[in-house]
Amino acid sequence: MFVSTNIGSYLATGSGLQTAVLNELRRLGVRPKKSLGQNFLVSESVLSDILDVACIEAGDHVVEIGPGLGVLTERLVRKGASVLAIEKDDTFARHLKDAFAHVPAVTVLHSDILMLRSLLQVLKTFKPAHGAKLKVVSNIPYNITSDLLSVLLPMRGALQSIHLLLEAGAAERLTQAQPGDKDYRAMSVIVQLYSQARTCFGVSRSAFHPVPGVDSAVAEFILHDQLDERLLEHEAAFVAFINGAFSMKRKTLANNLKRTFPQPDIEKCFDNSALSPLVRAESLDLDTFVALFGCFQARSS
Ligand SMILES: C[S@@+](CC[C@H](N)C(=O)[O-])C[C@H]1O[C@@H](n2cnc3c(N)ncnc32)[C@H](O)[C@@H]1O
Repeated sequence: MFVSTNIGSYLATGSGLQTAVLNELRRLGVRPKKSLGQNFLVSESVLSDILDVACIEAGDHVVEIGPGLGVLTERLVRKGASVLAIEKDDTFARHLKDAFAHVPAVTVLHSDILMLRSLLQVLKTFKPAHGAKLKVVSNIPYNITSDLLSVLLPMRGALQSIHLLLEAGAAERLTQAQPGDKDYRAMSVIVQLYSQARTCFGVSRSAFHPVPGVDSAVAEFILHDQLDERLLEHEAAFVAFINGAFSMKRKTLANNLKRTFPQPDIEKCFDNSALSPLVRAESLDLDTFVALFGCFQARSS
């Protein structure tokens, strides 16, 4: 047994994961923090299903955000993966460093993933020598979902895929919303820009301790190798354009764009794309946004 924690010894004895998690929390003297979204997985079958959908195999390099007690971390290592485990909580980061101290396949980074300015650099250092891209597999706090995806999705050079346990509604919104749906928003367009997304399976709230108020789902984002070539060199500007287009839900697209573009450009570009002046961002697909953005770019250069 390479892990010296009670979670590890649970694997040896075959007692319940829920009991092992509760015992470990008691041993560490911690109460789960709501502010850090600390709901721990206590379902062996969900852990195993996550490894399956993420196609984890020996030699994979996996980034795990919010490893907590290290339950998923340990399953990843048992599959033969190397894991970069990034944990914000002081107690858990210390616990993970102790628990995996003699496991060379695990690197623990005590950090807030959203404050890590050098994340891309860290990921590049962790990348395997043969150059294969990294997989992200994580049970994250629900409240960082959008911020985290905004950071990870553009990292196609470093990342191959992202599998996240999310609040079920958010997973559905992010992976399934299409133009015209009430849940279609800026993040839906950004997800489509960068990835092929789907909801893999639902997870009952009873699979966690403490039990959260909502069910969860595992969402998958397979990152595109290439960005649409019309956006090369303009990636950040396009994302800002999309956020601007959706900024005021009640306003028309033209009104939302007014703050950034001169009225004649708006009229000309809407005309070029055969768009009504009253159209709303919620009804346009990615391709139309790319064409519209291209027109604004051409007129401003
Ligand atoms: C939902 S719990 C998951 C714990 C563990 N992975 C599991 O499945 O049992 C979320 C974890 O993310 C950590 N966390 C919260 N915000 C974070 C952040 N900004 N950066 C890194 N870790 C964070 C929490 O401390 C907690 O360990």
